Amino acid sequence: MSAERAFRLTDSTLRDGSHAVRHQFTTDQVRTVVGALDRAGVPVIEVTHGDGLGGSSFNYGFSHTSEMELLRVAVDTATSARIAVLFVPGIGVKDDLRQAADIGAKVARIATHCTEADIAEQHIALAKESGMEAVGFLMMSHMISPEDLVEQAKKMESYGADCVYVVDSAGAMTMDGFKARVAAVKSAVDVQVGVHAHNNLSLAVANSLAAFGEGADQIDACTTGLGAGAGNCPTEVLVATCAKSGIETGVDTFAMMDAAQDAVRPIQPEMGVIDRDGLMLGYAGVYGSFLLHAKRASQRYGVDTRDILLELGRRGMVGGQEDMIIDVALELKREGARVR
Ligand SMILES: C[C@H](O)CC(=O)C(=O)O
Ligand SMILES: [Mn+2]
Repeated sequence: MSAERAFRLTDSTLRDGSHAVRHQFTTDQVRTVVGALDRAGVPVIEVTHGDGLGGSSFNYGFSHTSEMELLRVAVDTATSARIAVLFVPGIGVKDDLRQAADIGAKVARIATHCTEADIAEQHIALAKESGMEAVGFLMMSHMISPEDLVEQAKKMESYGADCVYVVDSAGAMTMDGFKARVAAVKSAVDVQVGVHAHNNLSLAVANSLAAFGEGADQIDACTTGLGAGAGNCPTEVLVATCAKSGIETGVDTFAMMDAAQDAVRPIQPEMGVIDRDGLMLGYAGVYGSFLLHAKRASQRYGVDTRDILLELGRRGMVGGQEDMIIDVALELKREGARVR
């Protein structure tokens, strides 16, 4: 790991963390969290419904407050941080991106399943036309080989992405798998490479640092780890670990600890523990945001959450297939048998 290199940190508490609070963030909470992160020197702060612009819906969960209103508060509060949005083609529409740019979002992260980069072409182009930095975000990257991921990353690069992300949505990758994907993408593209890690196997910080060692230029984290599943790479832990390792983040370690303790812990519904269901996400390779849906189906149909998650992993379910969680729970209930 080089002491001279630095990476750009994106804090996604107010987007990935939206899953953990069932999309109930308020304007006051956004003001408090953005203020604390901005004071700490976090360069990019993402604010959107957990499933991206337009995510507030029956399928993904309704937001407490419109994300455009939250975005406005974030832009008004930040003094130096740039505000980012997440956009999943099909969940959001082009007007959402335009509106976000008008409000003042500076970074658009266009997310697709790792085999579907081609659906991002027009949205990456629109983000650039609207004056935003465009980031390609390849979700569930554990599901394909490094070679196949490279093909998808190159597509995003060819559409104009300024950075391409390897995203461990299921927190399912061990260090070797994560490093192999980052190294392969890094050597194949001329744009920046970013990483987004979930902590279901307790490897998010280690994986992020390993990715940095392979050349990652941008790293995502969430304060206190607040995020889908068992949470994300915790920002304050990543920042402190980098400070000890001589890696430049530009973030003040003490101020970041304060942001975690004083701004985010008070709104955290549960501690980010890796309980049996969170662990099962990483073990079975299941999309982090499926956790709360699976828990609900478990309560409703009397089937162990782990059995539902294991079966979802076996079937290779991906984001957008949330409705299948109920089908799987019902099937398991009908079978009356465990699938382990
Ligand atoms: C829409 C997802 O929640 C994006 C994400 O954070 C991931 O895939 O992980
Ligand atoms: Mn995530």
